[in-house]
Amino acid sequence: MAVFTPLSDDQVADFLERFDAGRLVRLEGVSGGTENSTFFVTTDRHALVLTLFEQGDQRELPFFVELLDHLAAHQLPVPGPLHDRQGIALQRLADRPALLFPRLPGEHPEQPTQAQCHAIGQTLGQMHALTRDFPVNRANPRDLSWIEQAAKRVMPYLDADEQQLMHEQIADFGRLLTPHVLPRGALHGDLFRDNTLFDGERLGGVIDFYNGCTGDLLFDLAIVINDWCATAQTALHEARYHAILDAYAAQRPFTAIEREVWPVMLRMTALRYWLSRLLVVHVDPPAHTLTPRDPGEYLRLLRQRIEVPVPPLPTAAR
Ligand SMILES: Nc1ncnc2c1ncn2[C@@H]1O[C@H](COP(=O)(O)OP(=O)(O)O)[C@@H](O)[C@H]1O
Ligand SMILES: N[C@@H](CCOP(=O)(O)O)C(=O)O
Repeated sequence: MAVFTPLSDDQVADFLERFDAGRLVRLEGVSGGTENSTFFVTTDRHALVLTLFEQGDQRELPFFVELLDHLAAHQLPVPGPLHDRQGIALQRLADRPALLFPRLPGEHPEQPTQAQCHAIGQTLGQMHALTRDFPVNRANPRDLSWIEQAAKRVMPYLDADEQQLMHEQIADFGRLLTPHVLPRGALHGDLFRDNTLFDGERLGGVIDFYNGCTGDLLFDLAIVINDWCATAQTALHEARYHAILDAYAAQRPFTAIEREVWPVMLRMTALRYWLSRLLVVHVDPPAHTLTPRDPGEYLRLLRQRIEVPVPPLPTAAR
């Protein structure tokens, strides 16, 4: 379940009065999601999603609102938040920050098709091309300094081989990535398949921007490749890999430095999820009962990335 704060029909009907969005017809708690309380809200005019923010720094919410407003204004498939009759998006409900969104169509893809991979590569490329000069900033909460700090917290739970692997990799990231300045902009920060909705082959939308931040564009792309292009045995699914990268490169061509550091970035983002999942399992278990995601999946993926070279980033659209 992902309703940590239940809401009554009356509460939501009153809340809707703030907007020009119609009258409440149906309220349902959404079972997906892990961090916030999510509800499907049907009115006599719209299908909407209501999110109550249960964790995180509330001062960061305006960044997400402005980023979503910016992307929606440029017709990217994202849920631009509804603004109330005074023009304000960020609300309070049940003593929590709240946002109301359009409900986008579709399902999360489990085995993405070539067309779905093309669509996500194209959309991420468009988003990155659009946000190179996005004026609002939020530091990447999962950057190398976070990795270094988080690694210290999980070391006691690792065996000797895993400890050595983590130390060596982090030293490599510092040595191979830190000297370079990569193209930066606004990132989604967690663009897994389950943060997208597809209506058949059509991308209904990208959701859950709450890891959104300012950082290296390549970091965002590497997260996508690691999640979207792994077979059940964590080998690289090459057809999906090329579909995503070709579509992305057509929107934002890669620099020479990005091409050079690409294998390192794939390893760094694999280690980032190995770490964040280890933290959830061993250090900071969440208050709720949802099953944590398996850190071992990203340990296996990291080992795969170390052992098997990936094809280079495309130089030009094929
Ligand atoms: N705008 C939206 N349109 C359609 N479904 C949505 C939308 N936003 C969220 N959802 C649904 O709610 C679920 C939980 O939302 P999400 O933002 O991922 O929650 P959490 O932040 O708790 O992980 C998603 O997996 C999706 O099924
Ligand atoms: N998609 C992630 C969960 C979100 O990452 P976090 O760093 O915010 O915990 C996963 O699959 O682990």
